[in-house]
Amino acid sequence: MKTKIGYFASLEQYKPMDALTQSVRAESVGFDSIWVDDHFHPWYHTGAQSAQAWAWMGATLQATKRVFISTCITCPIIRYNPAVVAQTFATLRQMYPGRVGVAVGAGEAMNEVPVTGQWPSVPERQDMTVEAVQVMQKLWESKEPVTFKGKYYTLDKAFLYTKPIDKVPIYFSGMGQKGARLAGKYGDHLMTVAADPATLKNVTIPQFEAGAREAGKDPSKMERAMLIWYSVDPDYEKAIEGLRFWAGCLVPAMFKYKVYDSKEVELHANIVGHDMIKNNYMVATNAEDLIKEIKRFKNAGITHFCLGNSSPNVNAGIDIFKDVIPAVKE
Ligand SMILES: C[C@H](OP(=O)(O)OC[C@@H](O)[C@@H](O)[C@@H](O)CN1c2cc(O)ccc2Cc2c1[nH]c(=O)[nH]c2=O)C(=O)N[C@@H](CCC(=O)N[C@@H](CCC(=O)O)C(=O)O)C(=O)O
Ligand SMILES: CCCCCC(=O)CC
Repeated sequence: MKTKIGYFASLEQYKPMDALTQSVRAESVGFDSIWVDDHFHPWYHTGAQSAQAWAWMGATLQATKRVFISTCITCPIIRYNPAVVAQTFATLRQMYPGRVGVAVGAGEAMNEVPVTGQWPSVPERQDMTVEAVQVMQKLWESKEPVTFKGKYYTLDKAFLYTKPIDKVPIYFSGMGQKGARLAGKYGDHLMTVAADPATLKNVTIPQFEAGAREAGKDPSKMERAMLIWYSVDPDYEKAIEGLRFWAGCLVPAMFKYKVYDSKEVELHANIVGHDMIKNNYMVATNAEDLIKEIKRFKNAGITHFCLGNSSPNVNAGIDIFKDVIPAVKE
């Protein structure tokens, strides 16, 4: 499978019009795809944004000509009703056939709790995600109104009048072992986040492949996409500090406990040390560093990269990929 290089245009970190401008630039540099976070509250407070991902996707699909665009990721189970998620992505895929995808996952407290007060356990949210995907697929595919009574969702003669022209690919997020297995079983492709390459190679991807085989699918035809942030600057220490915005994602407590106040996340993010940042994200002073890092994950089995640009000079962080993309696609 050919390696694809995607640009993660963060609506938590950048104003929506700036993220759109970055995406147009990324397309011209040669990126294959654009990915966008789907958040209500952001992973940092100071200077943060949090625009609505689907509204942004419509504008960015129109402003670009070629790139595939997907969320990374949408949680279709609590603040969103999965039927409305299906309607949204059917609309976009009819308008831009071949160019629209959706990634799904079991959610984060910061996006669900502030607007619903609800935060079920991980296993329940995973179960809800599986059912939500079934609801979405039924609505996309059915030529008749759909009546469905699931454990979590109900459809009563629901019919999508605006259908996608071609199939909307679902990237299913699996960060843990069970999540990865569900991704193989119920998704079209894997979405995950950066982890130790050995864990990706020996745990996450094998679980994903096992899930795919359980469902009778050929895993070699399914992408393994991964979100990772990078920062490039000639000054190495400055490049590390560029990633401070995303340091909260490195604090396990943010996932274990119901943390949904961005100011609280920022307090934790600000005490994460440089070692932890450089061990988990891609810190580079030049194109060669980035090429080496991407190859490390490519060797672990990742086929589609969603690269979040947190470089001090954002445009330089895009333009450097003129040199990186040809080298990592070899
Ligand atoms: C928590 C893990 O669950 P998993 O289903 O594998 O992954 C969850 C993620 O997919 C979501 O949180 C996802 O919504 C996060 N996310 C995101 C994910 C991604 O791959 C790329 C980009 C994004 C960006 C993004 C996200 N979410 C959004 O809403 N918006 C976004 O833009 C996990 O670890 N699962 C384990 C099981 C863990 C478990 O059950 N733990 C128990 C406790 C166990 C113990 O303490 O002993 C529990 O918490 O109850 C697994 O094996 O699946
Ligand atoms: C470990 C990182 C999980 C993804 C966090 C996120 O929501 C990024 C947009």
